[in-house]
Parts: sequence; C-alpha cells; structure tokens
Amino acid sequence: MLDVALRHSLGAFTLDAQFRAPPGVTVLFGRSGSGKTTIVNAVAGLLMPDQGRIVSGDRVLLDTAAGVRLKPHRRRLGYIFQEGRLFPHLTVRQNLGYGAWFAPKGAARADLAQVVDLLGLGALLDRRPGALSGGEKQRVAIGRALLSAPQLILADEPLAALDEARKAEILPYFERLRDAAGVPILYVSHSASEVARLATTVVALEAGRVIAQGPAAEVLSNPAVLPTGARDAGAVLSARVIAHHDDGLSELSAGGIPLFLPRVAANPGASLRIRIAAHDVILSHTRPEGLSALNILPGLIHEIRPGGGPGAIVAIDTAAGRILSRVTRRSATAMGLAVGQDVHAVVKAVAVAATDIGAG
Ligand SMILES: Nc1ncnc2c1ncn2[C@@H]1O[C@H](COP(=O)(O)OP(=O)(O)OP(=O)(O)O)[C@@H](O)[C@H]1O
Repeated sequence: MLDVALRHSLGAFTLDAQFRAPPGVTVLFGRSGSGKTTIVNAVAGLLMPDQGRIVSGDRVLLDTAAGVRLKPHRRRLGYIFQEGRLFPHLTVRQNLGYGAWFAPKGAARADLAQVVDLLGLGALLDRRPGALSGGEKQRVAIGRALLSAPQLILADEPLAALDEARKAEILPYFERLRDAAGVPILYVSHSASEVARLATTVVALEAGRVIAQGPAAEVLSNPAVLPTGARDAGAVLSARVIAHHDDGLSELSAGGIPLFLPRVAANPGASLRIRIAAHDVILSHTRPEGLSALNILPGLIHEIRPGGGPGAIVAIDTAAGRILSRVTRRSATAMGLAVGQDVHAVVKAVAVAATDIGAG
C-alpha cells in the first residue's frame, strides 16, 4: 500500500493531492499539466514538496511535518522510464545485474532466472541495447527495475515512445508484472485503453487535484473525469472465455451475458477485461432482430449526461456491468431516453480491438 498526500506550488500551478494506491497498478490519469510527473517526482524524492507525507508499506518516505526526508536511493523504488535508459555499453545480462547491484543487502529479491522467464529475455541476454527493438529495451528496463528489489515501481509513461505494435507487445508484460510481482506500481498514462487494460486503481487528476479515485471500472465509467472527456469514454467489463468457434470468433460470458469477439488469445476459462468504447455502442428500445451486430446487452439507463457539443453519454447498468453509449442529443430526445428505462446496448463484435482486451 502506498499513501500519498502532497501540497506544492510551482509558479502558478498548485498541486494539492491525496490518494491511496493499493497493491496492483495505480494509474495517475490526467491531461498534460495536471500534475502527474510532479507527483511521481515527489514520490521518487526528486522534488521536495512544500508539505507532504508519503508512506510505502510500513516505511515513511517523507513526512515534512516530522522532518523525515528519505534520500531517493533509500526509498527502494524501481523506475521504468519512457525511453528505457539502459547502459549502451553493457549487455542485457549486465544491465539486469546493475539492478540487482542496487538491491539492499539481505533484501528478498526477484530471482534472475524468474525475471528472464517472466519477461521473455532469454534470447537477448548477450546483446547490447543497440541491437534491441524499442519494445525489447523496455522489457529489459522492467526486468532491471524488478531486480533492484523495489517496494514500489514507478513507471512514467513507459509506453509513450513506442508505436502501437510495440505497445501491444509490452502491455502483456506489464499485466504479468501486475499479477505476479506483488509490488505496487504507480503508473502514469494519458491513454484510456492502456489505463483500461492495466489499472487496478485509477487516480484521475485535473489541475493538480484528485477529481476521482477508485477501481478502474468505476472511475473510467464516469466520463466527467476523463482527460479527453466523452471522446475517450468507455466501459471496462470482466468476462470469461467460454469457447473458440470455427468461424474465428471467441465466445465469452460477462455476468452471464454472451459476448462474441474476434478470436482472443486466451484459453477457455481465462478471465479477461474488455474495454468497450462508448462510441461503439448503439441503443435500442426493443431487442433488435435482423441486425448484424452480435452482442446485445439488456439493461436499465442509469444516467444521461449531455456533453458540451451535440453528444450525450448514456450509462446503462447491465448484468455484465455498466456500459456507456455515446449518442447524439438529437437521438436521445427522438428516442425519449430517460433514466430508469429499459434499453438494449448493441456492440459489434469487430468494434473491440485486440489492444482493448487484457488479462483480467
Ligand atoms: N519548475 C516549474 N516552474 C513552474 N511551473 C512548473 C515547473 N515544473 C512544472 N510546472 C508546471 O506544473 C504543472 C504540472 O506539471 P507536470 O509535469 O506534473 O504535469 P503532467 O501531468 O505530468 O504533464 P505531462 O502529461 O505533460 O507530462 C504544469 O502546469 C507545469 O507547467
């Protein structure tokens, strides 16, 4: 568990933020300039806030009132930066060894063989960073952070420098890290689909303040707190893989509702989390028939939130969880949509991209 309370002024900007990061990935999510990096720097000990208290597990890293200010190297943190920052003259094995060198003596630390296996680094150990792809470098950086026996991992936009294909390559490794390493991860991101896949907890920031914090599915289903507003709104559902069919579709079950998606890379029985973007969901009063879309989720309208422009976000509670649909206000009026009404949310199978599906 990480507890953070900070107050700090930087010119015209004031950070006044409090949040708690339970085990798993806690994503700091907010627009550019909302204070994400300032928070990460304060946790890292690279910025001394005007006032603050930061507690990681049972260790007080900072308590300005009590005069406690642990030096950065004594905070037991692993860093994963945007651009990897590996030593170019060292091999992958030596770069990993550098992480272990930083681990305090006697600290329980990850085993090299386990880390190599977790991150798929076996074939890369004797190469230098110049001979690695961006995604491979990032996997080495994750391994190096893990081997330093951290009590907390800080990842500041670790995927921002990678193209979509490399991001898709790395995301599963962060999922494994989240699910296997048992170390809390504080993760900075702008990307709604990255957040939907990785976050256990989301801390939404605006102008230096926390405007929402809580489980990812809950915070992300509130379009009012998303940095890009309705454009990025979407729901996160938990689903279990039931079967793979011969026509290339996989059948899943989300709270008992069948979902058909393009074949997913997970075995029957596996739990997945799936992001369904609000703009891919259409609404119907009656259960549609003669429609090509395969996924129909009956539910009740929980909220209708008009946007600044012509659109509105409709939140629907279904047995699979809360779904969001982005419709025009004109359609909402023409359909007579109202809170408490029964509706059917309709999702095309192909609307759900592979990057929006992650381990649950
Ligand atoms: N040394 C400084 N002096 C004055 N203002 C600063 C200073 N450093 C940062 N700021 C301001 O503090 C605010 C928060 O910056 P911060 O880097 O934490 O934002 P961020 O959410 O990480 O943004 P990004 O996503 O663009 O990295 C910004 O408005 C920035 O301009």
